[in-house]
Amino acid sequence: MNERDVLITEVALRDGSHAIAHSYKVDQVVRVTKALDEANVPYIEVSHGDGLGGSSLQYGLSTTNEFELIEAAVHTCKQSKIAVLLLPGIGTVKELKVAADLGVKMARIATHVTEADVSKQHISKSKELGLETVGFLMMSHMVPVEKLVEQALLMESYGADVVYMVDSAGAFLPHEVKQRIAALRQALSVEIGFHAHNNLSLAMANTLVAIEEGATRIDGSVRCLGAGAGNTQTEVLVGVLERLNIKTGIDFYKMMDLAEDIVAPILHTPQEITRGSLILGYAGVYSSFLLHANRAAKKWNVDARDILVELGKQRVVGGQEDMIQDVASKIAKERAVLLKGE
Ligand SMILES: C[C@H](O)CC(=O)C(=O)O
Ligand SMILES: [Mn+2]
Repeated sequence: MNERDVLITEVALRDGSHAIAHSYKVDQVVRVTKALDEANVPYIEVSHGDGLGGSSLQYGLSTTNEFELIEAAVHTCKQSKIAVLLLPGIGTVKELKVAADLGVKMARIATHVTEADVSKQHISKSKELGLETVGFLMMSHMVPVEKLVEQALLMESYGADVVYMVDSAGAFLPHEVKQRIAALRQALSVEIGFHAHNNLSLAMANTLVAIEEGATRIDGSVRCLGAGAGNTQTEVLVGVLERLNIKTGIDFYKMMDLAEDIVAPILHTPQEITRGSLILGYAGVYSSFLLHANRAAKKWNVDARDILVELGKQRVVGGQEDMIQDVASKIAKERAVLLKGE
């Protein structure tokens, strides 16, 4: 069952960390990894939601040290490869080396879509450590096609084996994905990947378009356990691709069973497109900002949607989480001034 047209990376144990406030425990990771391994999922990403080294007051403290989770996942797998995410500046080459020593096989080096140059050192180090290396261009919706291609070519030139277009905000429309993946396919020699978020309910449609245009690496999160409204739902994607005769090598029934029996109980609330996640996609805001915005809304007694729309207007990007509190307090103060004037 190892013939695969598309290689899926399951991201619930990394992107999903945002949705459950980085509270993964070893026994949860072992149960999910074991089931994914038995379902023959090729890659499973395990890290803090913001990648290696993400555990902090700014991004959210992890309940369990991510290296304990990674080690447990590596030891659980018989065939799946464990991947990690690293954002240069949050994680360092030191953490990358620890991950490689623990038996991780793939590193995904993520930068904002205009900052691919920042990935050079980490991509080189990852290759040197013998890891399959992915360049991960976040918030790709924020730039025109030409810029995206330019940045992807940089990552390819640094030695990335795969370059991903990442729809961090779940803001892309299908025709935009089509145009961009086609342009990437034409310009690059390496494989192209696509990572979606379902904030506008377009993750599946966008993923299918990406595959049609030549993307061969696709991310999914089982039960949509990812930031915002989650990612392309892996078990659904496996079924849809089977109907399309596109081979993933993944056991469809096993995926359905693990989604229902193992992953659903981990969710704090079922993943759905709430008004908060819908606004993320609409305003083009980083999906992992949702929990932070909800908390700030509560603290300042303002509408989380107003915060997210303002963050979208200000084109705030990952790493600027401190802006969320600033924006919320500004909205609260403006409202107080208005009320006083009435
Ligand atoms: C650090 C981010 O959560 C990476 C990601 O999954 C995205 O940009 O989307
Ligand atoms: Mn994501």
